[in-house]
Amino acid sequence: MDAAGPAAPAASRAVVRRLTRRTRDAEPGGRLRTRNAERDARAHGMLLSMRHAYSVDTVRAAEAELMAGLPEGALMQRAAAGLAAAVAGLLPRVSGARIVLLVGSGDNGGDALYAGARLARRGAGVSAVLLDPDRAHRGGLAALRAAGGRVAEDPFGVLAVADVVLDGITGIGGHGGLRPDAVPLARAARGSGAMVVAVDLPSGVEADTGEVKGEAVRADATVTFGAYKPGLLVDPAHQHAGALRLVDIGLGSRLPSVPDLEALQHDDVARLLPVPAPESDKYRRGVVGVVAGSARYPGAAVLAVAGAVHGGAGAVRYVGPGADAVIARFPEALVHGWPPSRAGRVQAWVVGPGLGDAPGVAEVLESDVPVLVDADGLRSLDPDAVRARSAPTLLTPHAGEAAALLGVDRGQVEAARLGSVRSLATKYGATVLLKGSTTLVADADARRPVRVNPTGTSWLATAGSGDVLSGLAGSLLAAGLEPLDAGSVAAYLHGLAARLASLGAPVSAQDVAAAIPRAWRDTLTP
Ligand SMILES: NC(=O)C1=CN([C@@H]2O[C@H](COP(=O)(O)OP(=O)(O)OC[C@H]3O[C@@H](n4cnc5c(N)ncnc54)[C@H](OP(=O)(O)O)[C@@H]3O)[C@@H](O)[C@H]2O)[C@@H](O)CC1
Ligand SMILES: [K+]
Repeated sequence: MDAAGPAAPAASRAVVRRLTRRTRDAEPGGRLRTRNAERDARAHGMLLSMRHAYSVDTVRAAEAELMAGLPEGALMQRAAAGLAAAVAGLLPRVSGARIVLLVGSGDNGGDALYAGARLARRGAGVSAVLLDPDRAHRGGLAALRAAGGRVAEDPFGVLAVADVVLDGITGIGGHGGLRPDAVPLARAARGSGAMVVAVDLPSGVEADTGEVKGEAVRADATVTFGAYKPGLLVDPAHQHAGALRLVDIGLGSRLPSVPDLEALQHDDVARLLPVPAPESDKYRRGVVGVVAGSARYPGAAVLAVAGAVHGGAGAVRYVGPGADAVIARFPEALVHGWPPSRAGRVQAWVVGPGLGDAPGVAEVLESDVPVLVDADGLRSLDPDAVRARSAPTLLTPHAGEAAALLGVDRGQVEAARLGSVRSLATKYGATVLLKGSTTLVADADARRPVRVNPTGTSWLATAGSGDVLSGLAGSLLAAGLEPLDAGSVAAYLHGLAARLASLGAPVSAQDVAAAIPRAWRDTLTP
């Protein structure tokens, strides 16, 4: 998880670091995971550290079930207590801090008001900006007033000098971007230099899909209740959320075991990595075949092989016009003349990176082993040819390629990444890895949760990094991982490798490939 999200102004980064020290559980490096995160995970019955996200309907159903056995308002009090504690942890001192609440007309505003009341009782100066005074949560407002808080008469004046702004405009009940009356307030909060903490969700984002249909609050941190919502983990909404903190309100046992979205963490990846047994030889570890590169793009062959060599298969066969370049860089690769069918047995194929118009895709798709199709291989890919396969297929498009396959604009895919990856998986009957700032992997079986990769970094937006990813994922397929695991483990290692190689500076695709072993080791380190 990005510690502060891209929106955090420099002034608030130190404060964000304070929150994230206690909250991040997806941080590459593993050692930054904290007891809090592990407690959150256990409270939710998660597989040690898998991060799960649930749709609004599921969260509401679980809340209703839980509320039925509790006194009225108990859940809101739990939420408010967790929120107030998180905010208090951000401040050097609560007493004297200037806190502004942006209060919408629903229970999200109620959470903000009750949290504000708790902070006011500890000596903070708390002002509430009511978007719709007649509909503001009555109990919350009374509690705030009783604690010494007040309703702001000059909203922009109090925002200008705030230390912290709590965004309680909308939570899971909001739809369609901020309404016009909320937009100037959200902008003033962002521009004030105050720390912006979103209550449950940044107001204006779509909780279920991660879409942002208009303006939305840009938060430095989001304190969410009961369960992560998909929008907190998927771009573009994820970019609005900042650092994430999950507050346990007792929902764990009421949530279904299968979430809508999940994010692997270090321990999950460690369990999935193919580690050779003592009796393994290179063939038992799996052989991956790579059909990539062309006279125009010979580098793609080298980079795909670089990813494959580090991906856990016992051997890499290369077929294509880049054989000389591949051998020069990777003497351990086995190079073969055309066609792929004469290259010898492989356990999985990677086809497409830098292939140009060269043939090969159709032939590889006819094989009876798992096939990863990337880049040029995706052009005009026939859904029937993929659906007819006897073995699994993994497609790895970026947004532009996904748009072409779906017959829509690239912008539509980027705005609705979750829907797009699911549509593609359904259309092709294949597992689909949609590359991007939050890479998603949807299984061919639509009942399985989509996986979102938590290790991505914008340094990965560099030429050739996709070729490395395809080789890496193909190698994991050959080593025996099923496509959903191969794609999500590859994305995790790839992002982690980029972070380890980068340490804040630009990286090349070669650097990323070279850092895969470090990422692998890091993942295995307890
Ligand atoms: N359920 C529980 O047990 C618990 C719930 N909890 C909390 O409750 C939250 C859900 O509360 P909720 O259902 O009242 O909805 P909420 O998010 O406040 O928004 C609805 C209001 O916003 C308005 N509105 C809509 N769109 C808008 C827009 N674009 N821009 C501006 N306004 C917009 C809409 O107006 P209307 O459409 O009616 O005119 C309506 O009044 C949840 O996220 C969590 O924080 C916690 O306390 C834990 C226990
Ligand atoms: K909110």
